[in-house]
Amino acid sequence: MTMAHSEYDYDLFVIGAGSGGVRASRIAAGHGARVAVAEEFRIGGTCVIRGCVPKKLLVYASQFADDLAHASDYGWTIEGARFDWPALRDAVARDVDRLNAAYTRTLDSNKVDHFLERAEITGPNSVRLKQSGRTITAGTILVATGAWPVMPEFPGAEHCITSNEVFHLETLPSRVVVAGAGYIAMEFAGIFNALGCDVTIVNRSAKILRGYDTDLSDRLLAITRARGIAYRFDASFEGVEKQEDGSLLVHLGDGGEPVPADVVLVATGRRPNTAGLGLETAGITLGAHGEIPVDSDGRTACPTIFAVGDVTDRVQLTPVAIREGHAFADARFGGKATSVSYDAIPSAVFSQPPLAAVGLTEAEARDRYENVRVFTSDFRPMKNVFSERIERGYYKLVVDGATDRILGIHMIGPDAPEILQAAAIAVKAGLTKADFDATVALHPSMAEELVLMR
Ligand SMILES: Cc1cc2nc3c(=O)[nH]c(=O)nc-3n(C[C@H](O)[C@H](O)[C@H](O)COP(=O)(O)OP(=O)(O)OC[C@H]3O[C@@H](n4cnc5c(N)ncnc54)[C@H](O)[C@@H]3O)c2cc1C
Ligand SMILES: NC(=O)c1ccc[n+]([C@@H]2O[C@H](COP(=O)([O-])OP(=O)(O)OC[C@H]3O[C@@H](n4cnc5c(N)ncnc54)[C@H](O)[C@@H]3O)[C@@H](O)[C@H]2O)c1
Repeated sequence: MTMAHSEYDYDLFVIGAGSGGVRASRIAAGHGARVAVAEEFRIGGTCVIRGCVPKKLLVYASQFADDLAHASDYGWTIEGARFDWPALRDAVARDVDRLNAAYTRTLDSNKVDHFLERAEITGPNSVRLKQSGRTITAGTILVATGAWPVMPEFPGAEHCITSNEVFHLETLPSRVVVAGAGYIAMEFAGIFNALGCDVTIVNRSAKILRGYDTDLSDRLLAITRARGIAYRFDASFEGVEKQEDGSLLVHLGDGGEPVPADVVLVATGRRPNTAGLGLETAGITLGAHGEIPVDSDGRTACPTIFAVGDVTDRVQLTPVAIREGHAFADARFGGKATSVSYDAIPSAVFSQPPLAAVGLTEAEARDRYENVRVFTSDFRPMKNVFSERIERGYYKLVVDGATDRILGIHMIGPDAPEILQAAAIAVKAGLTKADFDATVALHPSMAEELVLMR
């Protein structure tokens, strides 16, 4: 490419300082491009400000409840244990502030100018900053505006919250209704359940975590039910009514009783953030879900405008947005053609217990391969042996019978995400079941099950 067109204010203007935008800005600046980024909320984006990071801190916090409950099995007496939601909430908010400052420093130290306001596209090489009204030109524009929670339409939707608000609750609710049964729903249901709230998950189908291997989602369903999460399946939201005492009553279309709640968290998916972005001024037509269609280099229908991350609605995960941003900057400003591989992307749901997977599910493999072999391990994690908890872990290896190659690994149980990240290397590298069998177990661990399945 295309370096420094001096007739433009910048070589690259990035809209959105989240996972993809910050990485692309920093790498492009490192290649010598003059870069600016606009951010309408807080530098860091969804993952850092109201996604992965604060969510994971809440997961850690809520897991203490479980550890405390089982500490006596290991000889501990814990008296006076108490949980303080505002203390946790404020600690999480402080960490978000710290990360927000760190991301801002990263932009500064890489000489990336940043504008803390909304930007909209006004043509193939120009954007307008909404508050200041300033127009800025750039040789290349990168749209990295992420996604936004979908709020379905039903009466009383204004009484509900999304994951954007859930980190700021004034008090810990005693009753929580969660709409949806995807990542966000299952993670927050687990957090609130562990913190002692009554949790009801309402889903329009009878399936949780679609996309994951059914044996894993079935196991999670059984365990979370045993832990006290209630499910209302095949149920639509008919309306949410505010009661005189300020609490809520959730009416469902399944013919059952309405559910009382203090908080209703809607987690029914996230839609690309493209509303009012001015893409039409550059000849870009949105896809069916409001996403920006791009080719494998992130290029849109307009040759000077690129897009990465959730706004393209490919894989809504932070490491993917980061890779796409990095590859874009290397290719466009570093002269290094790089493409992102979407094979074998590991993912996890930080439910309690967590699950994690990489590669093909058993059903996907059976669709694509003639001879599929499946190995499973259904075991009681050692940590649970003293306690009355009968929760079992479950691992599955999906193998191509013709080549012995591992096509997928699926795990539910304590630390599954930590174990799976390492195992994903084997799937990406195309290792075989024989390679797993040849590896000596590390004992005693849960991970050893991976090399002991016969
Ligand atoms: C509750 C929750 C938990 C999650 N947990 C995980 C997890 O555990 N692991 C994982 O991998 N992923 C997780 N995700 C998904 C992850 O956060 C996203 O995939 C990732 O942030 C996408 O990065 P991005 O760069 O595409 O967009 P974002 O990080 O969303 O950044 C986009 C930025 O653009 C800004 N913006 C939008 N429009 C404009 C405009 N017109 N002008 C200026 N700025 C604008 C936004 O304010 C935002 O800061 C989670 C998401 C949520 C909501
Ligand atoms: N651990 C992680 O990596 C992680 C965590 C959170 C979010 N994320 C990312 O964020 C994205 C969004 O998460 P999410 O949980 O909002 O979406 P999701 O797509 O995972 O789940 C959406 C859920 O809402 C239900 N639903 C959809 N429309 C509905 C409607 N109108 N009425 C009732 N139910 C409806 C679906 O059946 C599904 O259960 C995920 O796809 C994921 O990529 C990742």
